[in-house]
Formats: sequence, structure tokens, C-alpha cells
Amino acid sequence: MTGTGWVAVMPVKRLAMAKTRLRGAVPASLHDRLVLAMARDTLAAVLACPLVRRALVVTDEPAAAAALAELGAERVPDRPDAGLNAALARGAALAAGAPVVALTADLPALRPDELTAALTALSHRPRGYVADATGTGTAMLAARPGVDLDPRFGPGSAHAHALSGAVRLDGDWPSLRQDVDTEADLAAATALGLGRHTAELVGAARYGGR
Ligand SMILES: Nc1nc2c(ncn2[C@@H]2O[C@H](COP(=O)(O)OP(=O)(O)OP(=O)(O)O)[C@@H](O)[C@H]2O)c(=O)[nH]1
Ligand SMILES: C=C(OP(=O)(O)O)C(=O)O
Repeated sequence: MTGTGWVAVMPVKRLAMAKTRLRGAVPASLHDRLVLAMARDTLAAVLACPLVRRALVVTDEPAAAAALAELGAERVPDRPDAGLNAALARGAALAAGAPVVALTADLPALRPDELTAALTALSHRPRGYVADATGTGTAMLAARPGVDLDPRFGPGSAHAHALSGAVRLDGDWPSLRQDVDTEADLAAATALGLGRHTAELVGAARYGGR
């Protein structure tokens, strides 16, 4: 065990503007609900990880704030509303001396045991990241207390995190690495096993849900 009491920070964009690359995977009327379902499944798995003691969701989306608070997250307003990395930095700043782990809200197959294993793999190192399934993006970025999270999410973020000194964490963590940006990603996450909320939504879409 590398210590307990991680604070997880998860950003959620306004649903109407989120996950544009995923549009078309379900009927347009269900798109926002799909994005929210993925965030709920990601958060549920994060909160089921025994090393995580708090989850902060940085969002200006009222529907997401309410649904995720129901699962146990604390909502942080997205200020200064300057994009994903600013949102993560804001959440990290509120973690007050605790270790911080940043995750995107698009990991609907995430298994708590894989998150536990990845946090444990950080061991004594100050800051580390897990690359996504493509190898170019980042699924998780973690920093020990007193270490700046310094998030550099975005295209090519795995390389950016490595260049900034974060240690690459290697392990067999397919559910942690499977972020969902496209319909093909959703199929890959489905093969791994979707969380309940996303599975229900995808099922409803398949049977003509509106
Ligand atoms: N709070 C907040 N979250 C963001 C912002 N931009 C992205 N996110 C979240 O960051 C995570 C990863 O974002 P992306 O995969 O780049 O998502 P996206 O911009 O919704 O997707 P595309 O439109 O397909 O590029 C998701 O959980 C998003 O909801 C932002 O400006 N503020
Ligand atoms: C923002 C990132 O992810 P996505 O592939 O979800 O855009 C990232 O990997 O840094």
C-alpha cells in the first residue's frame, strides 16, 4: 500500500458541448445522457477504490453536478472556465495537502481494482501518469502531497506528461486505459464491460430509446 486518502479530481464539460467525437454513437436525443452515464460510471468506480477518500467534480453543468453529488462527489465550479487543464488545476488546488489523482470522466468500464493497482504502482514517486489505450493520451495523472499536479491533458498528453517529469506507470489496466472518445472506443469499452449506467443507456438506444 502506498498510502491512503487520495483526492480524485474529475472534470465534466457542459453536456451540450461535450464529447463531439462521440456524436452519432447513440441517437442525438440520448447524447447528453450518454455523456452523463459515462461520468457516473467513472465516478462510481473511483469512489469504490479503497485508496480514494474524496472525489471533486469540476463542472458548470447543473445536471452533472446533481447526478454526481448523489453518488458522493463534491462539486467545484469550473472557474475560470478556461478548459480541461484549468479545471483540473482548480480541483487539485482544493485538495489541501492530500495526494491528488486526476481522471477524465469518460472511463465507463473502469474497475476499482485497476485504479487501486495504478495508484499503488506510483509507490514513492512524486508524480506519474497512465497512458490511454492508444498510448498517446492520458487516462490518469497522480501527484503526491505537495507536488504540483501540473496537468497537460489534450492531444499528445502522454508525451507531454513524460516531458514534464511524470513517471509512466506500466501495468495491465485495460479498463483504466479505455477512455471513450469515439463510437469505436465505446465498442471497445463495451467489450471490457460497461458500468451500469452506460450499459443501460446503450441498451435503451439499441432498443429505440428516445
Ligand atoms: N470542467 C471541464 N471539463 C472539461 C473541459 N473540457 C473537457 N472536459 C472534460 O475532460 C474530459 C476529457 O475531455 P475530452 O475527451 O477532450 O472531451 P470533450 O472535449 O468533451 O470531447 P470532444 O468534443 O470529442 O473533443 C471529459 O470528462 C470532459 O468532460 C472544460 O473546459 N471544463
Ligand atoms: C484529453 C485527453 O483525452 P481525450 O483523448 O479524451 O481527448 C488526453 O488524453 O489528454
